[in-house]
Amino acid sequence: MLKIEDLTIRYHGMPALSGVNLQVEAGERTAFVGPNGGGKSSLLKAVSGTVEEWEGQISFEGTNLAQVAPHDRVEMGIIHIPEGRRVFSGMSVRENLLVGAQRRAARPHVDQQMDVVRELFPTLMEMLSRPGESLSGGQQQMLAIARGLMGCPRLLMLDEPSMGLSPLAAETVFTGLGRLEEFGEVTLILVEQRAPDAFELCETAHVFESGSLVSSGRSADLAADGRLAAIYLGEV
Ligand SMILES: Nc1ncnc2c1ncn2[C@@H]1O[C@H](COP(=O)(O)OP(=O)(O)OP(=O)(O)O)[C@@H](O)[C@H]1O
Repeated sequence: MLKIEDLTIRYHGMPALSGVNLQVEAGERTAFVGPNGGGKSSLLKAVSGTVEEWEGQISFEGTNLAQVAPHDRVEMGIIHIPEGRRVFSGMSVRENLLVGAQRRAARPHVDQQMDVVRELFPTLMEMLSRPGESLSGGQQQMLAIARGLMGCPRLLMLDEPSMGLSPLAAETVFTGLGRLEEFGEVTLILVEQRAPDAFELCETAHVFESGSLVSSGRSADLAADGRLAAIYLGEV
């Protein structure tokens, strides 16, 4: 579904990520792990079209994304939930959800996707008329994910959903994500500092360090590799 070839991303001429090659298959759940500054978020931004300086090739379902504008990537089903949640604070929970359903292919499925959200994050449904800003951090993260799901994503990219959450709130978020496949095929890329949680949710993973992709494979194999664990658990 997603093919990245020899991708280099720069900010003001300085490389943040260099020479990355990887593929994500349809229906796959894959984790990007590794220490801060490794380039994981930048890679997600390159796929959604929100970095300016990059070279290499990114294709989605056979289409080269080089000339595809960010909003057209959304129309193709590429949904990016950035770090920091970015809930629309002055809008109600319901309005936030409806914003997520603006993708043309999603508009006929609003009721169906509301049912998915109800199943995964029932507490959100009890607060539909509350302003986004009144929600706790965990509730805002659920809302950010739910807003993404309202767009019927083909590729869902989640950047650090557990960041700043209590262990209980993070568990609620991961439990919801773990049930996603009950509602149809979604391809998932999860950037996550909590590698054990990411490995539990995702069957494959890629380890990034200092702007390079250092290893890729089955999560179980990466989890068992002590040398890699030292990298992604921040022990080097
Ligand atoms: N907008 C920006 N301008 C300049 N440098 C940036 C910008 N965004 C990221 N960088 C730099 O690019 C490198 C990779 O950052 P990136 O956020 O992609 O890494 P990451 O693995 O996602 O880490 P984090 O968990 O901290 O987000 C870092 O050195 C970072 O300082």
